[in-house]
Formats: sequence, structure tokens, C-alpha cells
Amino acid sequence: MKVGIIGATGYGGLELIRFLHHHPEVKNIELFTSSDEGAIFSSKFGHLVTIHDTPLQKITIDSLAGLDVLFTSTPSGVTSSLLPPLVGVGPKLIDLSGDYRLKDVGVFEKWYNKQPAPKHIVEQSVYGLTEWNEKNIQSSHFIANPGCYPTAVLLSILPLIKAGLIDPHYLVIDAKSGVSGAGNKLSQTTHYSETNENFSIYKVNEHQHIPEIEQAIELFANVKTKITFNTHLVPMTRGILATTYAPVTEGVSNEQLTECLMETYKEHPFVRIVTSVSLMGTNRVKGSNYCDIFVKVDERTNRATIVSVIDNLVKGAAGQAIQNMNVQFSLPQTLGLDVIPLFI
Ligand SMILES: NC(=O)C1=CN([C@@H]2O[C@H](COP(=O)(O)OP(=O)(O)OC[C@H]3O[C@@H](n4cnc5c(N)ncnc54)[C@H](OP(=O)(O)O)[C@@H]3O)[C@@H](O)[C@H]2O)C=CC1
Ligand SMILES: CC(=O)N[C@@H](CCC(=O)OP(=O)(O)O)C(=O)O
Repeated sequence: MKVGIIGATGYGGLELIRFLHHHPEVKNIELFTSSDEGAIFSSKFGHLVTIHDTPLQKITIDSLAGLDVLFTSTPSGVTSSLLPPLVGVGPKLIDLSGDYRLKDVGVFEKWYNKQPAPKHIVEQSVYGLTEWNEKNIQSSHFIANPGCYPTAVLLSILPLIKAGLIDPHYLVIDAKSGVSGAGNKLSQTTHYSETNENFSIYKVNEHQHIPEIEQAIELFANVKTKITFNTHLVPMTRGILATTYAPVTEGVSNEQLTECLMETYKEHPFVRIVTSVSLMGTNRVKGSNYCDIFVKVDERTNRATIVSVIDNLVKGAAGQAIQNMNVQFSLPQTLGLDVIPLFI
């Protein structure tokens, strides 16, 4: 397979390269740039010397046409105008940005404050939450890869909502991310001296992943709901830990919640249900495509605490994107992704 990456110099792009390099079906990786055409890739990234000594290419429709699959890992607002000429005619497309996730273009415009992609193009994309949308992904040429926070949250709560074990109308979700979630561009809030020894909340009640999570709950569990969702920045590089608090349906036990999660994901290699909280942590999934989930009912309040962890750059971005490519090409989902987490 001949694969292209637009946004190769970003964090998501670098992770795509790391995994695709080991993918047995990928024979060629072409790297594209909007800002540094001709630069030798490894001259920018020393860890890739002797591995990717290829020049960065200019993005043109002609240069993309011969690819089998194109990953776009660009800031929001870029692919809304870049991809429409390629949809349905060029390579299979997997977009890691938020530009095609929200089906209502008015909702995209409101939460991202950016010009949306044309509605008829957005309608052709399939939401790439792999474990929940495999059939549609397999038959699609155009995947909108989920956001990092929605991936962590949805994998943990969808089975319980769908089975009627928790009340979906009072969900309170508290999520924390490492700083790489904000990408590689410099900014005041991600500056070392502002993040080191600091733990902060941001985008209070205004995070762009709120409508994405609500849309997916409706799509996969057939429930219309409004969530409370807040995000925090943790002084670490990688990882998301998301905690959801949800009322438990009358008479439902802790064991039933755990069994439901285990049953849902028994055939899914990247989702692990953890039964001891001492085994949970972002370092248990770091560098890997795993999502680990733990649930415990507070019998005093009859609320469940549902916890999930992912690596934002892997299951939250590049890893899930490659998992989706595998599904699109009818390959085993684990191909190229079968790595043990870093842990330390
Ligand atoms: N970081 C994360 O954990 C996650 C990120 N995402 C989403 O994935 C996308 C990429 O994120 P991330 O890798 O962190 O971002 P980065 O900011 O690290 O990298 C984005 C890359 O996009 C390229 N780029 C910028 N402007 C343009 C343009 N106009 N046309 C083409 N390419 C452009 C740049 O490369 P160059 O200058 O060489 O063109 C840049 O290196 C974003 O939409 C993000 O929201 C999704 C899930 C998780
Ligand atoms: C830590 C941090 O800043 N994370 C980013 C995640 C960005 C992302 O994935 O946003 P898209 O919807 O544009 O893909 C954020 O919270 O906005």
C-alpha cells in the first residue's frame, strides 16, 4: 500500500509514521507539508535519521492521486477546504481533525468557530469510532477519526447506556489530558513554565468535544442527551484519563456493569476491562492503542464512577486512524499496532 500523510510534522503525523513504518502492508510512506517543501524529514526529526530521509512534498491534487490512503492530521479548518475534491475519487481518506465529525455543519461552526466543510461532503464521512462502527468504516472511503477525549469517554459509557444500566441524562464527565493533546505549536498555555507543576481547567462547559460526544451517544445508543463535560491540563506529555459519574439504574450491581463492558469488548483486542483500580493509569496504555476501562458503583449514592485511559496520540489519534485503515482494507485490526505500552 502507498500511504500519504498531510501534517506529517505534527504530533499526530509523527505517531502515524512510527506505527506505519512497522505495518507489513505499507510499502511506501509519502510525507506532505504546507510550510517546508523539499526539507529532508530526518533533518527536522533526529529520531528518524536513516529511517525517513525523504523530502517533504508539496500538497497538490496530482501528488495525492496515486496514493491508496491519505491521512490528514492538520489543525481544524484545514481539511474542510482541502479534502472535498478528493472525496470519492482519490485515495481512501482518514481525517484526524474535527472538520468532518459533526454531521450538523451549523453545530461545527458554533463550537469550532470555523467555516464548515460543504454539507454534502460532510454527509459522506463515517465516524471512525472503530469498535462501534466497524461495518460502516469497512465500506467507507472517508473516515472522520474521533477526537481524543470522545474516544476515551465513549468507549467507556456507550455499552452501559445502550444496555440501560446507567441513566444517560445526568452524565458528568471530568477529563484530563497531557499537553501533547494541544499539538506542537507554541502557545502561552502550553509553555513549560505555565504547565510544569500546574494543573488547570480549560474551555469550561465550552469544549468542542461536547457536541461530538452527544452526537455519538445518539448514533450508537439511540439516546438524545446533554452532558456536562470538562477538561483539564495535566503536567505530563501523553495520556487522557476520563472519569464519568452516572446514576445507576435501580437494582443494577457493580458486577453487572463490569460484565456488560467485558461482554461488549470480548472480541475487541484494544479495549481492556480492568477489575482492580490499582492497574489503571495513563502509563498502562502509554505509546499503545489500548483503552483501559474500570467501573465501580458507589452504593451510598447509587452512582457509578466509570474511568477510562488512552494515549491521546495513539488510540486518541494515529493508532485509531490506522486501526480504521486496517478495517477499510479488510486487514486484521491489530496489524502494525501490536505494541506493548511503554509503562515506564
Ligand atoms: N494531539 C492530539 O492528541 C490529537 C489531535 N487531534 C487532531 O488532529 C489534528 C492534528 O493534531 P496535532 O498533530 O496534534 O497538530 P500539530 O499542531 O502538532 O500538527 C499539525 C500539522 O499540520 C500541518 N499544517 C498546519 N497548517 C496546515 C495547512 N494549512 N495545510 C496543511 N497542513 C497544515 C503542519 O505541518 P506543516 O507545517 O509541515 O504543513 C503541522 O505540523 C488536529 O486537528 C487535532 O485537533 C485529534 C486527536 C488527538
Ligand atoms: C490538551 C488539549 O488542548 N487538547 C485539545 C484536543 C484537541 C482535539 O483533539 O481537538 P479537535 O476536535 O480539533 O480534533 C483540546 O482540548 O482542544
